Amino acid sequence: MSVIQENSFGKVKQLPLGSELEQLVIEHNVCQARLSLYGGQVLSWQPVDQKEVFWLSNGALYQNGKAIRGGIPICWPWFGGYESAGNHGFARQVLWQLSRLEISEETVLIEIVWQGEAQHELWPYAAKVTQRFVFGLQFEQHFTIENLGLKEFAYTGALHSYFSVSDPENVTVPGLDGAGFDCKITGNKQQKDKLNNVTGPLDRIYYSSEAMTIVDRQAGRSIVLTPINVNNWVLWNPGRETAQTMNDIHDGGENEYVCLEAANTDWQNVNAGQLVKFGQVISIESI
Ligand SMILES: O=P(O)(O)OC[C@H]1O[C@@H](O)[C@H](O)[C@@H](O)[C@@H]1O
Repeated sequence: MSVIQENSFGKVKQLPLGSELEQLVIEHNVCQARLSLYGGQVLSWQPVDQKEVFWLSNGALYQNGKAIRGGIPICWPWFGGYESAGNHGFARQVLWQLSRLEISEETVLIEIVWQGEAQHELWPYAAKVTQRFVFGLQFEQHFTIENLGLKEFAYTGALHSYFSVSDPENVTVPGLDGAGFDCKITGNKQQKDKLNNVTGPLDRIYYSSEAMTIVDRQAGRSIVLTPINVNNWVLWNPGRETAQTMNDIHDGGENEYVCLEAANTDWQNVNAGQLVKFGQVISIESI
C-alpha cells in the first residue's frame, strides 16, 4: 500500500487497478473517491452521508488499449466517431501524470496532466491537457487544453459522466424539456419533446448550456450539474437490447445509470499557444 499524502483531514493512496493500471484512492473526512491515472478517469465519488454518485460497471475492463466503462470517461480530442477512428478519441486510453495534490479541511484537490504530440494520425498536433479535480461535499472538474503547436487545431469533447440512479424509469431531467436536440438513433435533427423518464434507448445531443438537475425521487436525491463553457448536454442510455451486445456492461447494468455529459460536440478551434477550458461542477441535494 502506498500512501502518497496524508494529514488529519484525509489521505490519498496510489494502488493497482486490475493487473495493469494504477489508481488514486481518496479517503477524506467529507468524501471517498477513486481516480484512474489511465484515462484520467474518475471512477467514484461519494460525499459523506450520501450514496455513490457515479456508476461503474461490474464488467469494466482495466486494460491498456480499452476504455473503462463507468465513472467519467474523457472523450477528447473528438466526441463520437471521427472519420475512420473509433468513438471518443484517445484521452480515455492514455496515461495521465499526477501534477498537484492538496488535502485541505474541506477538499482534496488533484491535478493530472497529459502532454503529447502526434498521438493519433487523425490528430497530429501537440497539446497539453490538464484536469483539475476538487473532491469534497461538491465535485469540480476543470479541463484545460493548451495548444503547444504553431498552428491552430480543433477538438470536440465530453465529460462522459455515468450517474448512478435507482432506475432510469424513476428519473427526470426537467431542464432538458423543450431544449432542442439531435437524435443520434433516428438521425432526426432539431427535435424537441418532454421526457417522462430516461429509460433507453436514448442517444441525444442537446443544444443547451443551462445547469441540469437529475431528479431521482426513489433515491431521494437530485444531482445538480453546473456546466462550464460547454454548448451541449449528451443524454445516453443504451436500453436493454444494445446493452446486451456490450460485453463490459454487466447484466441489467443499463437499469442502474444515466449518462448526462457536459460536451462540446461541434468542433472548437484552439489557436497556437492558446489555452481553453471547460468543465462541470456537481452537487447533491436531498429531496
Ligand atoms: O461505447 P462508448 O464508445 O464508450 O460510447 C458510448 C456512447 O457514448 C455516448 O456519448 C454516445 O452518444 C453514444 O453514441 C455511445 O454509444
